[in-house]
Amino acid sequence: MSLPTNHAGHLEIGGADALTLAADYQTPLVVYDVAQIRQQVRAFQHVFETAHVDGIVSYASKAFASIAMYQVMQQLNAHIDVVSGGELTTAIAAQFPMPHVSFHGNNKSEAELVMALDAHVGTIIVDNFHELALLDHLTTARQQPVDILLRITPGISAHTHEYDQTGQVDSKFGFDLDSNQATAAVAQAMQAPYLNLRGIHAHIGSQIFALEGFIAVTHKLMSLLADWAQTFDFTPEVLNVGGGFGIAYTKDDDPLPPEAFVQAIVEAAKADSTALQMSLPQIWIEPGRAIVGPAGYSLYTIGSRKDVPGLLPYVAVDGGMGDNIRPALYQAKYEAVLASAPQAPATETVHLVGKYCESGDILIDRQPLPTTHPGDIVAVCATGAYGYAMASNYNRNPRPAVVFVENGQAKIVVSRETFADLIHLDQSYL
Ligand SMILES: Cc1ncc(COP(=O)(O)O)c(C=O)c1O
Ligand SMILES: N[C@@H](CCCC[NH3+])C(=O)O
Repeated sequence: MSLPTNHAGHLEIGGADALTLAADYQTPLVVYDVAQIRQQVRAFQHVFETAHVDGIVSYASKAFASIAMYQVMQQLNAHIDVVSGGELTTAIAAQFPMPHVSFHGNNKSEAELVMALDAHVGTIIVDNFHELALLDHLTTARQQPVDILLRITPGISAHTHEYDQTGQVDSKFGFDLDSNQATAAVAQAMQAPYLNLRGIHAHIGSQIFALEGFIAVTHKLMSLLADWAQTFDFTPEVLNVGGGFGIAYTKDDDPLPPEAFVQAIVEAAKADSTALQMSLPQIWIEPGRAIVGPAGYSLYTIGSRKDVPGLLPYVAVDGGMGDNIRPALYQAKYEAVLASAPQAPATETVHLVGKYCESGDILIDRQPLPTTHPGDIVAVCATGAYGYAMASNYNRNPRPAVVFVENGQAKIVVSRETFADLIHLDQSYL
């Protein structure tokens, strides 16, 4: 990974010195290079523009949701998807335009659906019959129309970690195709007086490197839209192919540029539109990881070290599985550099571990590093997606602060949790 350095040879993030960021805001610290986020969203939008296709980039905000992040997405005229009342509340607090919000989830509660209707969320992506009936009931009682898409399970298995697969038949998400659940759902939606069915959604999984699955899902969804248009009084308006475009975490990862996935989707949809004699619906993509993953860094301070003769040393940092569960949960691989000298040659290979009371709290199992000392700052790269978003207070450790950096200017966008925050919800039992 070639990382930007400044005149002092230090790691630079968004034009700011990583050591200065660590000194100013303490560690563990999550830092985003905002220009990189903007550039990726624009690159996706550019694919649609150059293909003269009506396309929407809808940021899958589960990858990292905060008021500031939603504000940046609004500036870029991107849409967002939310998957909980909490993400929706954050988007409302950011004054994100509600017509540009889609609401996902396999078990949205009645309270969450009411919240979405109160907020006039643009699209509800309906996942199952329970939700369809509930939403029909709520919208009828309120006499409030709402746009919906139906999420279907396309029966396409993506080559990725088992926990990152969502498109296979045996999945908790979406209406099954083979057992005709999807067709039954269309029929039910068409009957519902206040549900305006605009199209279809599928998401095959996450951290996917191959184009094939996206091409296959596009063909499948286009032919389903054509079937629905023939069978029902339905005009296909939206083709939402989800997200999942893979990124590089280590030198061994060699992903396609994320735009290549969109290019392939657009070409497949255009070809089908001609073959099926159906006008091209608006194409929506929902990338999360590709937008924020590579733009994020986790800065840690090195503390203790354990050397055992004949074994790799353990070098411990002041964070770990509480701010990045991905290595423990998915065996995810990362790379780290010494922030003061990212280009310095390695002198040893270490286990870079966290401070949590778990043997599995290993951020990077084998990390080559120059000689390090307590107090040194290490940066783990590409932690922007599903890092802070999946952070916990395990061992009652406060979650880190999050900083956005652009043109060398840093701004705290999520404050560091304090010990007082941690006990705030506790009640005495005495
Ligand atoms: C419905 C849906 N859309 C989009 C995404 C975003 O995926 P990724 O962050 O891999 O782009 C997910 C997460 O896997 C998802 O479940
Ligand atoms: N949290 C997963 C991806 C998100 C899956 C969402 N459907 C990861 O970190 O890889």
